[in-house]
Amino acid sequence: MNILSIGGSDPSSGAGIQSDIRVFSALGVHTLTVITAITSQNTSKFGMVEPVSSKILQKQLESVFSDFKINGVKIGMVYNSKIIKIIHQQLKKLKIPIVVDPVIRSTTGGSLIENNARKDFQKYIVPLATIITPNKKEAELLTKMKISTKNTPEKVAKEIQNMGAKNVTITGIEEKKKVSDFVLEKNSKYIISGEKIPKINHGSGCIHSAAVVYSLAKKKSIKESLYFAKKFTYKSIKNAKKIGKGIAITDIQSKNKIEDELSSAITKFIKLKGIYKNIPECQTNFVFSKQRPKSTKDVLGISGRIVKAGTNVLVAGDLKYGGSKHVATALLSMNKKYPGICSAINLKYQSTTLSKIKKSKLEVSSYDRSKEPKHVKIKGSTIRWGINSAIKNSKKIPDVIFHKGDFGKEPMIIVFGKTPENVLEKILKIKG
Ligand SMILES: Cc1ncc(COP(=O)(O)OP(=O)(O)O)c(N)n1
Ligand SMILES: Cc1ncsc1CCOP(=O)(O)O
Repeated sequence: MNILSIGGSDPSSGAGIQSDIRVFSALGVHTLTVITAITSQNTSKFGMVEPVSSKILQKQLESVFSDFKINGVKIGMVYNSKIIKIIHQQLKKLKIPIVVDPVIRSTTGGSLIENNARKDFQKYIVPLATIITPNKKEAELLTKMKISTKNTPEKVAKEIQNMGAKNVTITGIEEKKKVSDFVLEKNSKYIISGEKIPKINHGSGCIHSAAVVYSLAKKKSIKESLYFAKKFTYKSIKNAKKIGKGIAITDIQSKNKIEDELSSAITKFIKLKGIYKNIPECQTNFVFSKQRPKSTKDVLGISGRIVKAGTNVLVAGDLKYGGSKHVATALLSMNKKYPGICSAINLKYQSTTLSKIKKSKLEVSSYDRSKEPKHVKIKGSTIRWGINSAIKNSKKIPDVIFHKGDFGKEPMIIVFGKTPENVLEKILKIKG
């Protein structure tokens, strides 16, 4: 799927074209870009704007339209009347979703559209919108109406709809603890409410409109797309990072972040020198869970195992949610008590590894399988019981839990960590 983003360049990558590339890439979509203006801005201040010439704007549009099947378009910063008219001309006959994000001022105070271009924006850009996504301030500037008990969000949204936008959402209407988006579709109106995050950030408007166009391009309804975008934006604000000296930049979690991190750690693990010595008879699994996992289905592991072949170590199987039973069950018990712990691996129990663990500064605990109560064995919840006993035996969060086996049961070491990388760091201290 290809989505076209038309907008300004933001060197901080918090907003504009660069932010859209981050969003669409995280969602697994190819981004096409047409740059309307280059801005100098960062997380503290907005500098200058240099709009592109009509010629290069035209050429960029021709380049993308002549080559690609485009599934959706997002229009952000358009800056001046010349740019507005060219975009209108090129897009007016399109039959794909177009999301207009009417950016007027940046959070840091910069002007994203010339004052004398606002009329043309209304005339040429607003009617292109399948949906337009102003925040409260942008809606007020666009309509010259202040939202109040008299000028309700519905009245203001209707005014924008009368300018030609098919659907309108006015985002960020603050109440006490909530922040609501008012939505006016062709034949319906509703409110999408969410929790307020007391955090000023750079780029949330851009992320919201990008998430809307992604979802519409996937043929979801307006309502579904707005709910998806609200959740996606909320997460990105919650994860916002103070990367520069000023306000935080919204952070997008890749759809495949869990897969990427676990797969990269497994690749590093099997290349560790002499690691074959740490693979037990029952072989190894390496797992990484979603936040707050409820069952092994929320835990990514190898459907198969990491196996020893002579002195080589190979991955036999694919990564799958629910792919691990034993290690995932151990992780679930650990995560229930310590929700930050989301990754684990099982290693061979041997005295050399145990003495390395004891010498390292890692926190280690154990359980005795022979002390397992009969009713636990019957219920088949040995691992849960064992991990919980080891947790109880330890004052701190255990990095490592081991047991010395039982009749017919291989002894085992399990290393826990926040992430697969964190588990790897611990393995480096004890391997061999
Ligand atoms: C180049 C560019 N485009 C858009 C914006 C506005 O982005 P927004 O998400 O509304 O975020 P803030 O600027 O308010 O943080 C921009 N700043 N630059
Ligand atoms: C730790 C352990 N105990 C029995 S088999 C095994 C290895 C991994 O099992 P799974 O693939 O179910 O996590």
